[in-house]
Amino acid sequence: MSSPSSTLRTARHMFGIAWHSDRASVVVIAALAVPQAVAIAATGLSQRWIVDKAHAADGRFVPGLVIAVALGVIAHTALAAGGRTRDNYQFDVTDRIDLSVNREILAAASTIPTLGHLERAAYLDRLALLRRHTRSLAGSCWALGDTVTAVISGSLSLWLLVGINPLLGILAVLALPPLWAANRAQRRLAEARTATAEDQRLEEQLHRMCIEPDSGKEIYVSGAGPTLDHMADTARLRVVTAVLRARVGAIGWQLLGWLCYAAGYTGGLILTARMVARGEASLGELMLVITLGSRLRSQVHLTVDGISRIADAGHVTGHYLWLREYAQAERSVGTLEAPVALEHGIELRDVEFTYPGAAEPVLDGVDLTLRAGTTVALVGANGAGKTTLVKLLGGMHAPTAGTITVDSIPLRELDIDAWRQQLSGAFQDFVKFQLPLRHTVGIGLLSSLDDEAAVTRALTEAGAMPIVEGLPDGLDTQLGLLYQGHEISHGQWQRLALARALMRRHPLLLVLDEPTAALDPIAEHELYEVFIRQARRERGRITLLVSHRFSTVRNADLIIVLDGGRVTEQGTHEELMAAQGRYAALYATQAVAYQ
Ligand SMILES: Nc1ncnc2c1ncn2[C@@H]1O[C@H](COP(=O)(O)OP(=O)(O)OP(=O)(O)O)[C@@H](O)[C@H]1O
Repeated sequence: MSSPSSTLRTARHMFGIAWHSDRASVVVIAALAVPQAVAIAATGLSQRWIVDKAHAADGRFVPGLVIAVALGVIAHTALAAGGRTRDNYQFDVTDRIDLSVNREILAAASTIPTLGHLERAAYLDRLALLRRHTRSLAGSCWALGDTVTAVISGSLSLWLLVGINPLLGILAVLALPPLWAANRAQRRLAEARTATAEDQRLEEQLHRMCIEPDSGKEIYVSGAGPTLDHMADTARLRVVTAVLRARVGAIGWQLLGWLCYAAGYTGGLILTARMVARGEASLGELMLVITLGSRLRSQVHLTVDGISRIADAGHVTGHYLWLREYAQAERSVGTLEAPVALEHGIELRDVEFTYPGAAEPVLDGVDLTLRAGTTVALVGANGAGKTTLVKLLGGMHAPTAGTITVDSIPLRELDIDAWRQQLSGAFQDFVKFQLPLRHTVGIGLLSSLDDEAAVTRALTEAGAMPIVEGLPDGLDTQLGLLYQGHEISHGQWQRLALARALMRRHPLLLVLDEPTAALDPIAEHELYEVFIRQARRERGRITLLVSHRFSTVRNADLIIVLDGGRVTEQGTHEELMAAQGRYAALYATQAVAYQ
């Protein structure tokens, strides 16, 4: 839950979005709030005057009666038609604010240069809660306005009631328990939602896995569907139970609050009826107490509702501000331009890295020199830290100790966006962009998205032209089944991912992190040979290959063996074979297997 001042700040920000998107609608909403604020009091007054004037007229025509009736008609129209019109406008503008807020969230989340917010469960929970409740954030500016309108409306009613008997002012005090109860209910509900955020994500993900083609296949074969479904249902049940418990508890407290008010209202009616009997109040005044006393309940309800919506928005505001502040804090402080071509290379000195929240470092004491114009191969068992090292080189995480320098400039001093624009990479967990083929590949370099020559060159280098030739509409073939496109094999998708990585013509660092795992060893070997030859031609770049197949990387200029986050061996294939260490042993084992 955020502080009232930050909730106010967010509400002001939302109002700013509304104002910029549709001023006319905002003016209509604000203008209609004024008659809404006075309409209930006017209805009460009109009824009081109608009863008193009709009583006094004794069958004669009294002009005051006409005025009282006219006031009642106007007030009723303002309340019914005005309210509906205002709701419709608010709904429409809230939709637009919601869209802007969603865009802001996506922009903030996607421009954070590091990966922490996408890898830590606590951060993912906050993002999921934020995405799910943007509407209450968007509506926070109206919630404030609605609350102020309800408070003015309620105060006018109270003023009229107190004018009849000051004791009726107690009704305002009795309206406080329902207010308190609603606030408490909202808090408990928000706590229940936060406590079960991980279960909500789990349930969504398990159900999504069951209906997505990639995961669905494995689930179908293993017969794990019912078990996963059961796990999802159990997670859902935990969420529903926690929320229901919070709601039931809230209803109990709210009921108690409303009972207090109902007792006060009944007391107020008895008090006024006795005053009428004693001649201390008119029948019209009794009418006013009946009308406004019962309406005061709904006015308090509207105030409570407004406050609940503000409290709800306040809770989401906490996540919203966190994301903005986190994005700000994680923003790269580096300002230096990345070099156009590498002169010396990239150096890692005593680099250590521990994932946030983890107890042990994943990389420890890593000392490496990746010379410009060379091909470097990174090998090691699963979990050795290869991908983590790649992430550090891409600036997706900062080392927890030690330094990485690019041509002697510390990586953290480089403008991270400029650095990323000089990188290119293909990874084992590639994305299947279900787009027309030319865009599936062209997206690797947005400035050349529609450059047919560039796309064709990248496809040729990745050995993917046969895929294009086999498709009905060539480069324009829509890929994937999501949009009734043409499905291709996993290995073919991977070739396209590789072509995407090759869209950038002269990257300073080309990372190929097992992007060929779905290809057969001969195809992988051929491709890596192409990359190694290319890398030797271009002096200003480094090509970093990650692979488990030692035979494919043997021609690299430098082979680095990572073991448990430490560099245990490094050198050329010949040097490492001569050293007769772990590399030589593993190479020999794989070579025998291939023979
Ligand atoms: N996002 C993360 N948060 C916390 N720990 C992580 C994260 N990613 C990886 N790790 C830890 O870091 C270790 C190294 O992982 P990494 O992915 O770098 O290994 P790798 O050598 O690339 O493995 P593989 O060959 O299986 O791809 C893993 O054992 C894992 O425990």
